[in-house]
Amino acid sequence: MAPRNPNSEKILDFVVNKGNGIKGLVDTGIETVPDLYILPIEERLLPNNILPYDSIPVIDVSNWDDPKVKESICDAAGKWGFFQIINHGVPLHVLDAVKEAAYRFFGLPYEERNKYWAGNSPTDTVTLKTSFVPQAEAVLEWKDYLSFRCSPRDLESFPLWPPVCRRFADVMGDTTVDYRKYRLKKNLELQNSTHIYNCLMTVYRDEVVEYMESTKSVIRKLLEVLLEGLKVKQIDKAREYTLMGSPIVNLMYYPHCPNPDFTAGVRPHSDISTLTVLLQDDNGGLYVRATENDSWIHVLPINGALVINIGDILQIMSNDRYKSIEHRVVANRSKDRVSVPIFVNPGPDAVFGPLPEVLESGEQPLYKEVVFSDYFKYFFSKKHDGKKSMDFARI
Ligand SMILES: COc1cc(/C=C/C(=O)SCCNC(=O)CCNC(=O)[C@H](O)C(C)(C)COP(=O)(O)OP(=O)(O)OC[C@H]2O[C@@H](n3cnc4c(N)ncnc43)[C@H](O)[C@@H]2OP(=O)(O)O)ccc1O
Ligand SMILES: O=C(O)CCC(=O)C(=O)O
Ligand SMILES: [Fe+2]
Repeated sequence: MAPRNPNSEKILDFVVNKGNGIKGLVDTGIETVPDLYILPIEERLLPNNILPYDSIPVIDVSNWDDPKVKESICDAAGKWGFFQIINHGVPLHVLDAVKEAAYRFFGLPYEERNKYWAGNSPTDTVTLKTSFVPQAEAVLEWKDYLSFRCSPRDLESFPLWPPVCRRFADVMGDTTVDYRKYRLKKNLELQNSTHIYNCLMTVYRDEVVEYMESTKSVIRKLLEVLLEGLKVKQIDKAREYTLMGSPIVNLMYYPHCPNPDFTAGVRPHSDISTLTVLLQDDNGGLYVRATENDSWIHVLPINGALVINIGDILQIMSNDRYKSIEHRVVANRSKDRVSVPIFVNPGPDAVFGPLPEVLESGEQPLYKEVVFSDYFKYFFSKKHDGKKSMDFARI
């Protein structure tokens, strides 16, 4: 990596080493995007490369047993790698609560956020980070995120997860207030007010766990349908561990950006999960690679919908029948964006490769068997780099 200029070094120190995150930098009132965040032109998402009339499929899953629903899911997984589901049964209030929890966490003062900064956190299961792998990135990503490991064993560390006051409206004696509008108006006062934190210490970890728990049956159903499409009759305990042994829930925060066209919220990448369930807010900004050259499709926010994407692991297990498609995020000029992905990952020591059911008719495997923690470490050893992680498993 080429040496950085002194100003970029200073910003890197503030954002990464001191743990202020990009949120801290935006709070200083910057009016332009610093060099450290400016992408070379060839890496930017240009308006000409966006396909304005295309969209990923939207599937109504109110009846999971309907063969047409199953077919739509498997078709979308093979053709698009991305789709949205509606009528999935996860209550709207659970979705809204976890998004609000993300806004609340990132609205905390530096001292409170910094308690969970990687290296400071009281538990390995919760870490606050910025960008992706800052030490390997010449240009950083415009995002901070609080990451929760959510396997059943990880949930034992629940008491160490961050407390934050939950219902500002109650504290202020107004239960009808819209939290987000309220937050914008009151942001400064709230940040300076330790009184409020002391007033009502409930826990926002509740929202993360509730979201994870309410979504579990949707994840299970999706995996059953997708594996049935690969001729797998039943998901036994061992397969369950390989498919969904160590989920990770992230609260992603993309603060408003003076010029989002110059920088990346998240660079083009594919997820390494089996699948990812993503809840986004209504600001938009997620783009999925289309089949045509360098074209991208915007994922339109739909209230109450969950965005589902196939990850590398399921592409590998299906021997390329299902596709793990590249996607990227662009921040917003005036609004802070949040999203909440659940990365449905194999257990760390699970070994995965193309499924025997897929290869039974003599098809050649395109991938070797890999241990998930090795794949994960490889993914986190370099910047987001399109679909390069899959080379780790390719024969
Ligand atoms: C974009 O697409 C994505 C993204 C992601 C993930 C996004 C994130 O934001 S994660 C960022 C925050 N977390 C981390 O950076 C740490 C992640 N590291 C790990 O999960 C693990 O360290 C590992 C890479 C999987 C390797 O684990 P291992 O080799 O077993 O060794 P240790 O790290 O020393 O583990 C100690 C101990 O804990 C157990 N353990 C580790 N990880 C997990 C886990 N994820 N779930 C449950 N348990 C875990 C480990 O087994 C050890 O236990 P022992 O009993 O053996 O001591 C994701 C997906 C995308 O698509
Ligand atoms: O924030 C989003 O919409 C997507 C984030 C994402 O792709 C990721 O974290 O892997
Ligand atoms: Fe992703």
